[in-house]
Amino acid sequence: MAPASAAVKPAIIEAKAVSVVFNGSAAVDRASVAIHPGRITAICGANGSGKSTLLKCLSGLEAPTRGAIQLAGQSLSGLSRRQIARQVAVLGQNPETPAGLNVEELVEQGRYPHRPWLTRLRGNDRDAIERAIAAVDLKDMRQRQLASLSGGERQRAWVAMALAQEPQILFLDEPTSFLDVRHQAELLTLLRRLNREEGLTIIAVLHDLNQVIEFADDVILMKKGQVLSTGAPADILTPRSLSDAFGCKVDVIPHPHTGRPFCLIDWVGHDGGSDRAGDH
Ligand SMILES: Nc1ncnc2c1ncn2[C@@H]1O[C@H](COP(=O)(O)OP(=O)(O)OP(=O)(O)O)[C@@H](O)[C@H]1O
Repeated sequence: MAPASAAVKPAIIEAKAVSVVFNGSAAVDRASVAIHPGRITAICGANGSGKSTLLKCLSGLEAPTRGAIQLAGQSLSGLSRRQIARQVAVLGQNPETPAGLNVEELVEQGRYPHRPWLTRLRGNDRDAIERAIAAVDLKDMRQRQLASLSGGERQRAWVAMALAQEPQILFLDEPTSFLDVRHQAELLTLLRRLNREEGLTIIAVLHDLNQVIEFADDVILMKKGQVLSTGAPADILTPRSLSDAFGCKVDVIPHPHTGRPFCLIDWVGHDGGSDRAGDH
């Protein structure tokens, strides 16, 4: 978590009354959010609540039907993709693996916003690529074809590509979804280190509420396209708001080691209180 003394700086991304309408239905409904630089923001909510669509809007991948978004004081709609990509990297959900590329060639793609067209990689490009590959621990696999990697290894290659872009702001949509527990912890630790040491602003869609509590400084909780609440995880992820957002009972208890909130799904409330031991 951010030190209590850390002053919150003015927003680097500000969305005002943003709506995205698909076939007459609002995937995002009048959402107003502010993303503060140097912080980690998690977007949470039930399936279909509009998290990915909001993330795409904030990162410039999806133009809102209504409303306005500013990136560092400039209207996002007035910036080219290349201008946005010099500041913003996006790792989407299940990105399509380009055929025939190895890890290093994928990571090189991250340098495109910084390179004039049809030019060779320069020294600073090579340095950024090396740092990114080392950060995700893929040095030994740099020549491997992406198609031959496991889901988790490929996910790390994509993260390296985003890091090679050297963004100020990194968006990630469910970055831990393909990773085993060790690699989930390693990826979140790496991202937090980049945030704390290099000031990288991070916005991530996360489903695991306990990861949100450990990882994020701020939470945007969504329901049916609307922003239900925003604030610090401990203030936002309460049994009442989680029940409202997810439509199920979630207990929040003090974590036995850290004392921070810890979310437990109330299975008893879901199976009518049947005694599992007695089922056998
Ligand atoms: N391109 C699209 N065309 C039509 N409907 C869409 C499109 N993209 C999203 N939607 C709809 O908008 C709503 C919100 O989708 P979104 O992917 O933003 O939700 P989400 O909260 O990220 O869901 P999940 O947790 O399942 O990934 C859903 O009902 C979805 O079906």
